Amino acid sequence: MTSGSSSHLDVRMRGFSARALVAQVREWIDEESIPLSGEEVGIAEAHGRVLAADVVSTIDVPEFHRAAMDGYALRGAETTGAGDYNRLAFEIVGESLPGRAFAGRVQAGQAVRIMTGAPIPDGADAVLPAEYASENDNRVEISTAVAPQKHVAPRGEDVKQGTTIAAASRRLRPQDVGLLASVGCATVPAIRQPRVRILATGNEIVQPGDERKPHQIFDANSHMLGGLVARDGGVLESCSALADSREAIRDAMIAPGADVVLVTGGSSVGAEDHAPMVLAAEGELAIHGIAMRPSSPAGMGKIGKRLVFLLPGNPVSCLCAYDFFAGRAIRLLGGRSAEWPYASRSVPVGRKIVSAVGRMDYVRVAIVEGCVEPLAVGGASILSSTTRADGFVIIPESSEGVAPGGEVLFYQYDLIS
Ligand SMILES: Nc1nc2c(c(=O)[nH]1)N[C@H]1C(S)=C(S)[C@@H](COP(=O)(O)OP(=O)(O)OC[C@H]3O[C@@H](n4cnc5c(N)ncnc54)[C@H](O)[C@@H]3O)O[C@H]1N2
Ligand code: MOO
Repeated sequence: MTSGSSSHLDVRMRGFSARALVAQVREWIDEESIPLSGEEVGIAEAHGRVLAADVVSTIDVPEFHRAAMDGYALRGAETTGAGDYNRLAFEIVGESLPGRAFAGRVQAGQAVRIMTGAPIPDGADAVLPAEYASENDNRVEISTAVAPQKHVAPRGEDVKQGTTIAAASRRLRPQDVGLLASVGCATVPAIRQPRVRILATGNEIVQPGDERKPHQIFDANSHMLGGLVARDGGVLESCSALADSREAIRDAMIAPGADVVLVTGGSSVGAEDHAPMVLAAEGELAIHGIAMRPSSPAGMGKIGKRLVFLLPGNPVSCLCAYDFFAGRAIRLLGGRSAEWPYASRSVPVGRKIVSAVGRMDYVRVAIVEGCVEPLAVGGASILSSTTRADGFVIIPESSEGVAPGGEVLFYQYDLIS
């Protein structure tokens, strides 16, 4: 690991003397990626957000005893002995509907027609379901007994005032949002989503739809990164393509407004690879060069509180470096789990996976007849290897690879959704 801005850090046209281990890099990220501050967000925008504080209910839900069945509210004790051969009659004195309560009080021998969700009138303590009643001329005859409290949902049955209904750090599911709404939250305290700036560098890069000069290529990386950032809960602050110019990269790296800057291209040791030196000069280049394949020239550091990730230009390398490092930071800043959002499972290896000791390998694989088959280990410029693959496996630094029959942890690219 490196820090500062002195010239011994300039790896251009020299190469990396030492590469950091993936675990060390992740330690740095975990230390630097403190969840952002909280903000109030409207309940309509709350789904998927991470709570910045506990939410305590200020009300009971329901706030009144309510009917759990359509039928007749009455006094349960008065129904004792009712049956098919002993029908008991009650006088109907009114109606209680959801949102429109019966104003009076149910006296002995009386009943109130009531619908599910309507308030139980004063004086009544049970609901006789409509199936056991027949109504005629403001009288109802019942053919079963109901004990007091039967089919009555008591006040506070769902939520009691003063209980914590969702704790800080919880990522809100749709049903959480429903529960928060049910206690009247118009806004919820959520951790701010990291604002992410994408800078695609390279004189050769043009946008799809734009005209190309000879030997120019379309920008794949920033469009791929846009999707990854959204997946991890970041908000795209801006996305620009920049020439291989030290000044342009510097200006875009330091302009205010972003929590995270992702630079693609120019991360390595070529003469035009300015981003690492700019980062070292403007802040701290904490890591440059990682013992992994692909993504070995990846780097990262910070300018003030802003985290800057240098993602190699080769698209597979860019994807891998994002997933290993930048995505982790974005998830942590937004209060999410550091872990990958990919489903994983243990799968036997069908065809040998070869790896080198001392370096972590990110292997794109297909699942063939229930076994993992490697599609590509190298070939970081072959983005189509990641679209043909079902997912990837990681071969750790300590391993020379995995023989057929060995088990590996398979990470599936497709998210379950
Ligand atoms: N002498 C050395 N040369 C290289 C090393 C090394 O250690 N010593 N590392 C190699 C590895 S590994 C990689 S990965 C690349 C990374 O280089 P850069 O991050 O500097 O990326 P560029 O040179 O700018 O681009 C590499 C490749 O990717 C294409 N590219 C760039 N941006 C995009 C984009 N937005 N969309 C699609 N494709 C993109 C670019 O045209 C190049 O073909 O360095 C090796 N060299
Ligand atoms: O890191 Mo590079 O991506 O191996 O080609």
